[in-house]
Amino acid sequence: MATIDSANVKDDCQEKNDNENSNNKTGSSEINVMPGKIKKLNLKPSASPTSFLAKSSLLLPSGVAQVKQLSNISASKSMENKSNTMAVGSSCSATGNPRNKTALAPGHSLMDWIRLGSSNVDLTGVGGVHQVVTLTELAKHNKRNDAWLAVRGKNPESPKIFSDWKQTTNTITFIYKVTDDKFFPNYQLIRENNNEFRIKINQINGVINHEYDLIDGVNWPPKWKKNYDTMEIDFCFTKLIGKIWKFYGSRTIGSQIKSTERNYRQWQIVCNTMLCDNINLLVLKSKDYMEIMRIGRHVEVKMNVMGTEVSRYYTPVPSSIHPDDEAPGYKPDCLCLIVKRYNDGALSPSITALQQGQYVTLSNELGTFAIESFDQCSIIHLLSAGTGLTPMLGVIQWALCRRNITTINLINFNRNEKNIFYQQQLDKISADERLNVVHILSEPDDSWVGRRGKVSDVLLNELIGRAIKHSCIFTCGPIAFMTVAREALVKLGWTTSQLHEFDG
Ligand SMILES: Cc1cc2nc3c(=O)[nH]c(=O)nc-3n(C[C@H](O)[C@H](O)[C@H](O)COP(=O)(O)OP(=O)(O)OC[C@H]3O[C@@H](n4cnc5c(N)ncnc54)[C@H](O)[C@@H]3O)c2cc1C
Repeated sequence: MATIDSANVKDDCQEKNDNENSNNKTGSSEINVMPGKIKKLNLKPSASPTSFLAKSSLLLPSGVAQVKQLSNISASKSMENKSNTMAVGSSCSATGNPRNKTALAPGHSLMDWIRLGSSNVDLTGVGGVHQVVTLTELAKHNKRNDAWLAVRGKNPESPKIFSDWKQTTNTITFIYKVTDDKFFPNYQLIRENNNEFRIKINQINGVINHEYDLIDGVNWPPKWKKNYDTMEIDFCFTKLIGKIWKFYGSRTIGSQIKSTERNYRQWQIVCNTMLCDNINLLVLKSKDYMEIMRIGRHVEVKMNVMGTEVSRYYTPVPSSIHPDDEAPGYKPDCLCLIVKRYNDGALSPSITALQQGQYVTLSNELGTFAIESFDQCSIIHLLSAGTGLTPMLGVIQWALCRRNITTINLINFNRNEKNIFYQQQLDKISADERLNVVHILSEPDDSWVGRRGKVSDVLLNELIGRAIKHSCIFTCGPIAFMTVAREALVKLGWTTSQLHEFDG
């Protein structure tokens, strides 16, 4: 019986040149893994990739593979008979390519594989349970009715992730880059111990897992850096012992179907600071875990309030929008939330009262907003009211990193001076002449010299004007504010594809 499955590969990095100063680079790999149930192929560290090539046609350059397993599974007879006769031996390429290909038996086509794939038969043969498969093990399954294949291939639905690594005496950095997709994935890092950690890459179509087993220990958490222009993210670990490694160790690659289930973790309060009258900045951290969330996404926060579980959504904000003003106590594995306290609210009074060391439950990243959908826009208007500024902070940070963006126009509405938060930070980053910030207060003190008023047709006509190409507008605030803004902007000719409303 033939079955097809996605692959997991344990790839062993190649030996590194012992040149300390060069940030050596080898062992890069490009992976392309089909979402689906998982098998693992474990390439033993002892052999070099080229020795595998000589021994086995199953070898995958740079240690990357997809596994096809042909095994004994109980399936419907008709399907079994059909698939038994589908694969009929293999042949070397006429061009001398050592990769063998398996021809389909006469009378069978790709459609048979597709039908088989969607037949609900357990094609993995192991019920989709993860399994490490060594090359030796793989080689044993070479019978007509028990054949496993490692297949190098490309799944067009899954964007390619390029990964690389480099080192100095004291650090080791793992670099990830999406090469054929404009959407940044969400990255989750889970630490097992000093040597072992996992990077989970959550893409639109599926999840890729990289499990690292390093040859030596590293400190947690790694520093990380995102580059929105190159679509790269770096995770830089400091080594426990500062010396050049011959290689980093080994890595197992797997994939899984994207789950819509929410995962919850306990997060500890690192710091809770009042930003203004009724708004707090919370810095939180979870043990052996970090998640690099995407702009404009939110989390669900759950707390037990007087015996009842209450949950609300909050939007993680960057740890700083100006390098001088990093959130207090922030480390790279932390998450920052800005929460407004409503005295009659069910949850916000409890969250804003949390003390350092106390715990709160947070979900993983939620939402579908993709900032990259607006990457053709060179002019960005941001309309925020109150804590509606929270999603805008990430957008501003993203926009300032993008060279094609010429104008970022933030119009920030509040009741009075006491309600404005991040004013100094915004002033500092306004040194970049592309960013223009206007604070508008509806009930200011007499001393306020800035603009006064509420969102209206007249105001938006003056500050934003009529719709133009390659421009977009993001809005976030209370419902009444959003309604007035939407109606005014539609009157000014802005289309729905140019407008995005954040919930908040
Ligand atoms: C996707 C999403 C992201 C969000 N991100 C943030 C964030 O980053 N920071 C943040 O502080 N809040 C955010 N919110 C709002 C947050 O989820 C809660 O609604 C808010 O904290 C109030 O919760 P509560 O339980 O204290 O009040 P509730 O018990 O829900 O409401 C009590 C009273 O508070 C007032 N109130 C509640 N919410 C608002 C509001 N938005 N505007 C005006 N008055 C209100 C009303 O008077 C209401 O009667 C977000 C909401 C969504 C849907």
